[in-house]
Amino acid sequence: MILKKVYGYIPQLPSSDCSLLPHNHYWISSKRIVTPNGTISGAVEIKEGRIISVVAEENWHVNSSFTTVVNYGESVVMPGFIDVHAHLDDPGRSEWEGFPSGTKAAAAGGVTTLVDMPLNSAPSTVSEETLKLKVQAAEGRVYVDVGFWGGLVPENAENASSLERLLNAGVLGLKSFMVPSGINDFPMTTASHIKEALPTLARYKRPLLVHAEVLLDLDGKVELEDGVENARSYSTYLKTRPASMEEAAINQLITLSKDTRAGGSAEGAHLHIVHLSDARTSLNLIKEAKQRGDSITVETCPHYLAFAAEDIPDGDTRFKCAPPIRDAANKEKLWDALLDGDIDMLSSDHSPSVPEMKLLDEGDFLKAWGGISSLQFVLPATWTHGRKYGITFEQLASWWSENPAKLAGLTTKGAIAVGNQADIVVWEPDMEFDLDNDYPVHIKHPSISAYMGSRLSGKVLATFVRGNLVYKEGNHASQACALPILHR
Ligand SMILES: NC(=O)N[C@H]1NC(=O)NC1=O
Ligand SMILES: [Zn+2]
Ligand SMILES: [Zn+2]
Repeated sequence: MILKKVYGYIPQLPSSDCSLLPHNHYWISSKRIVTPNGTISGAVEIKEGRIISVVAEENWHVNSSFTTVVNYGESVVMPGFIDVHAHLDDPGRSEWEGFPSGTKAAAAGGVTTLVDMPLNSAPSTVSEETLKLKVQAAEGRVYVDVGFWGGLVPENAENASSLERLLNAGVLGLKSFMVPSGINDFPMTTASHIKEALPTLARYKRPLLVHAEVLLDLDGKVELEDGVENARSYSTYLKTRPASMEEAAINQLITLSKDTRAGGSAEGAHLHIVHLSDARTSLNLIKEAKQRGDSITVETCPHYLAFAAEDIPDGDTRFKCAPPIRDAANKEKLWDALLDGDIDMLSSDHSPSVPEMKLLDEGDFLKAWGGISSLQFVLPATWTHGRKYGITFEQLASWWSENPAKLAGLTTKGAIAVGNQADIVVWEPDMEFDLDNDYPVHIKHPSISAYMGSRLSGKVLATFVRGNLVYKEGNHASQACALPILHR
């Protein structure tokens, strides 16, 4: 994994509008604080947005009559989740999501930082100029910190100076698609575009995230004679995007990732495969590349760990995404790989649209928008499904905070540790809730989320961003005081 320095803006001091706890200096105490050295009973001291001490109970001596202490009892205090893969669609398609609604949903779900994808907004973030539009749209409108990936598209892949301007302007890294993205101003890249861009990324020490599917000749393999009725079946959609599409893309990528090894022509660059669904051959290819010393990581998403293709009802296009959700045996293998450390991290791939584009009435899996809406639910979804496999709080913190922070180069985030920004989630693992119409959902279009209607455990009680209590039991701070993060 690569490490480098990222500088955000100077933290603002909390005001009563920015924080539901208007104190500059306070302690959070709990019997379960998840730190890089294990889970402790003790307290975290926060001053001006930073963590300034982490103390075990037996060593903690404060005179509480002079000190603000927020005691969370046995609730879990963890580093805030860092979601390196979210589409907030702002500017230009804020009717799909938007910075205010998306970051409120993040805060309500314990996500304290997210890195916004360069596509689904309009225009796509593929140049210095379009990044400026993103930052302008985010300023004063985000409730959690937001960094930005830039898009690698053929136009800038073939033009090193335009790519350098985009990197100099502060994107945390780049993202590209090896299949059509579904967005007109975000064309796909081939392996040769990626090869061309890697030496530039190496010089800037920033990662390339890749949507790893390629088009294959599937003629004769997909039978759609039944027409409309058939398109309502998830298995029809699954046949159009078989695991071999992921496998073929990853085969191409691991040829390129050789260059990232020590002494290689792209040493310092890093390849990151987003939203892996195929837990069979694709996963082995990635594992072997890692063993050979390539700088390569991989993420999967809660929907691949929570759902199985066999269970998706006919016509329920809330579950349509790419790559698709595969069979239950594949899901078990994804869990094995996550638990074994072969999958490095998790992300939401929150990719909403307006409800009309989900075609919920027709239920046509081939025509509906592909994308799962999940941003607010990633913590309880991971926990609810993971606790059956005995996952620990430390594992959750490594998949959702520590490893994502490393990928995005966020050196002062991702752990409850002295010197870090005070980005913290407090949650209750045994508290269950129904995602029904009475539940306060903050994503713009709750009706299109695949999680609505389910019962989950793991309720977020409070979320702190840079020491500001931005969310507490259903309420948000009145002002959006979190910050755009730029690589400086
Ligand atoms: N454009 C876009 O968000 N595509 C995303 N949706 C999805 O399901 N997979 C993707 O890559
Ligand atoms: Zn994708
Ligand atoms: Zn995506």
